[in-house]
Amino acid sequence: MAVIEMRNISVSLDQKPVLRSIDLMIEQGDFMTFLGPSGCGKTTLLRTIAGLQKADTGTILIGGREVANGATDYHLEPSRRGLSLVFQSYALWPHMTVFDNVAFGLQIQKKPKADIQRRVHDALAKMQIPELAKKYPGELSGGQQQRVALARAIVTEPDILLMDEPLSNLDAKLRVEMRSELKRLHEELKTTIIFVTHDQQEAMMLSTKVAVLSEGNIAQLDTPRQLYKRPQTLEIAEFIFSTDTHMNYLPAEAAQQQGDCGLQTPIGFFPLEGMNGQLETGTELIVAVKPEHIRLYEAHLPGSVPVSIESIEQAGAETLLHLQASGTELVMRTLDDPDDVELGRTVYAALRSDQMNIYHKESGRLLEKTYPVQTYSGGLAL
Ligand SMILES: Nc1ncnc2c1ncn2[C@@H]1O[C@H](COP(=O)(O)OP(=O)(O)OP(=O)(O)O)[C@@H](O)[C@H]1O
Repeated sequence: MAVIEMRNISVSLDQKPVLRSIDLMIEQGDFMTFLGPSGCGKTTLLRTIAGLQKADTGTILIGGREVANGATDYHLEPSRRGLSLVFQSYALWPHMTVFDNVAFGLQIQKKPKADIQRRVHDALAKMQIPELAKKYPGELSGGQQQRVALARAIVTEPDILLMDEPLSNLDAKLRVEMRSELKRLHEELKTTIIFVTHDQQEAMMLSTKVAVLSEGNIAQLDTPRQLYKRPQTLEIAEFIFSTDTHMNYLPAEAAQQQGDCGLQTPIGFFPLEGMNGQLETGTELIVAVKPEHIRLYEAHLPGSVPVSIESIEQAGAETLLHLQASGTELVMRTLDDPDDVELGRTVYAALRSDQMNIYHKESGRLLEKTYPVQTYSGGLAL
């Protein structure tokens, strides 16, 4: 059974639709991330689950119990929904020690003192900050405050933890550290986590499922792996890969060559098996090829295209090669040692057609199937 069930949830703010008829199931133990550009409705969706925002239409069930119903105007108050929240601003009480900040929720629940002592120490230990118990928030770094906020959120052992950009105030190094902490915490506690971020990498690394939001709709709900492999629209692909400026997008047309159906692109023709009759000749398409799905060979192979190597970019362990193919620039990524690469030399590039994503140019939608023809094999040129 889903722990959270949302049906037909709509919210307007200042008469502007912000969430449009959202249906979403969140299962026990999910790490569900709401991902999308600024203003797409992520925070509003989280706030609606928490009960900080009323839904205009639809129902929300948490653990099988109705907590919101737009039709009957029923709205269970946030504190009675059995959720724990962590927001971007950690809102620790400055006049209280770390211990008291973390203990607060348990004190409200009137737990026995010894129980509170044990649970606060456990929570601080889980966040690896037991030594901070007697400090005040003003004496802590941003990262330490963030850990205290998380300790406060987990100390009541909530079934469901909601987090809105909880890592956004941290510097790059701490952010990466806290991501690992969060992942560990999720694995250890098996809590259902709902997480808001606009950071693709963060979403990919942490989540079991990602809901990509676009203008108040869920554009795609998938595992991180599937989202990476098969973004369902060009818009989603462009968002998911917006920080990877090396994604290759090639204009293409459905075409026939010597009886074969395929893709006519500026760098050549790619036959696609099984495409017969699926697409009208001349249909305009966009082909997305990931830089890791291009390989180079010394000699021409069927389906490979001649390219010259224009420049080399060393990016840590991986190398990016900028290639020129009949006036089109392609970028490829390799882990191979670039020392032997000769600039300006002509080699042959093979694109993994079974990994290409082909989109209708007009609708931006991914074609249902891509059609493996040849995957590369044989010796690498590098
Ligand atoms: N209280 C409000 N009154 C009116 N409009 C609002 C209010 N809160 C949010 N909005 C609008 O609703 C839309 C969605 O906002 P929301 O904060 O949910 O987006 P978001 O995806 O979380 O964005 P961000 O990543 O920038 O926080 C935005 O266009 C925003 O301007």
